[in-house]
Amino acid sequence: MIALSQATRAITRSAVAPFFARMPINTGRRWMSVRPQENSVGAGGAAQPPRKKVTIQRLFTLRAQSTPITVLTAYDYPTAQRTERHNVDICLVGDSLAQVCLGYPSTTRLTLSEMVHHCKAVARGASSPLLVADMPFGTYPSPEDAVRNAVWLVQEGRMEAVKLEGGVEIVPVVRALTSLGIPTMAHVGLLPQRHTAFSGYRVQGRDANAAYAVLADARALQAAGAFSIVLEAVPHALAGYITAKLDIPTIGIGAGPACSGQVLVCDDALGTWSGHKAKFVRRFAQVGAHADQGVAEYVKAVRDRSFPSIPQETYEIPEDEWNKFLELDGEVVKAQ
Ligand SMILES: Nc1nc(=O)c2c([nH]1)NC[C@@H]1CN(c3ccc(C(=O)N[C@@H](CCC(=O)O)C(=O)O)cc3)CN21
Ligand SMILES: CC(C)C(=O)C(=O)O
Repeated sequence: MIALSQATRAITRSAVAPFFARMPINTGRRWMSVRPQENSVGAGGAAQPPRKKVTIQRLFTLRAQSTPITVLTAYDYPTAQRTERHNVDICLVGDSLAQVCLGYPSTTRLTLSEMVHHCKAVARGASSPLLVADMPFGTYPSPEDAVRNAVWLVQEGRMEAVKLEGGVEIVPVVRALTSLGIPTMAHVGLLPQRHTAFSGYRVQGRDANAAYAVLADARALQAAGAFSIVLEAVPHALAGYITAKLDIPTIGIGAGPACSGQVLVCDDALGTWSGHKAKFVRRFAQVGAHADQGVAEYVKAVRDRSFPSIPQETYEIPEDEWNKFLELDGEVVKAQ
């Protein structure tokens, strides 16, 4: 392999995660040749050079260089295009899709076929970021089921890696996936798919034993071959400690700045989600308020007949054609 980072070397040498050494690491710039326009035009309309494909090896290099890894969710084609244009490293089709895009009360309601449908749209919009999909609740009860369902996300959904919530108890599942070459991201700490069992969405690892359990989960998942691990809603000191102790990149959400990277739900970051706002959310734009204003103005303009305007927003027919048309329908055409 070419130019391996320290971290990657540590992992490829390790007997517990040998699949990295055999992974096809450069899948190339798919589709760039057929649609350079859409993906190489920046937000301001300026042409940008085509992006290089983000590989797992690249994530390890970013970690080794202490360059934060950027992860953003996307559930549709236009959002995926945005992750492509803005050099997002990982585009995550998170199961938060259930709540922020499909209106379910929790992620446990999302089905695999719904997830696959959105994965396909995302894969059409982004090819350079690493494409990761959440395995929905209930789709990884055993290694066999997990492999079958992950293969569906890869083959039908066009995803490159999967993410699973859980700790030591899902080690056999993660081992099965990774040993077959399905890159797997782990997710520990607050596990939204288990909110009912946990009686809500609560910060995890706040006492010594609970913190130690999160560390043990993270270590076990790394040993099972996970290429990265999401740390959700854990004290920032614990996230920093885990990040320092692991060889794989950690991606934090409500886990502080010491993680190897950060993830947010796109609708939280852009302000299109009007539901609950967790403490860890920062709104980088107010798209929802802007969109509401736009809808209100459209409705008003239709009702007061200021939209559409004939000179600006309609089409003309030549006058002689119009007269012929009237004759065809038996109307008397006035002499010119
Ligand atoms: N819009 C959105 N953003 C998300 O980050 C997200 C979803 N939806 N849906 C799926 C899960 C659910 N997530 C959640 C949901 C609620 C909290 C929350 O309310 N946390 C409390 C912690 C309170 C405590 O224990 O002290 C908070 O106030 O931050 C956190 C993550 C993360 N995911
Ligand atoms: C916020 C991320 C980590 C997630 O799991 C989701 O989008 O569901």
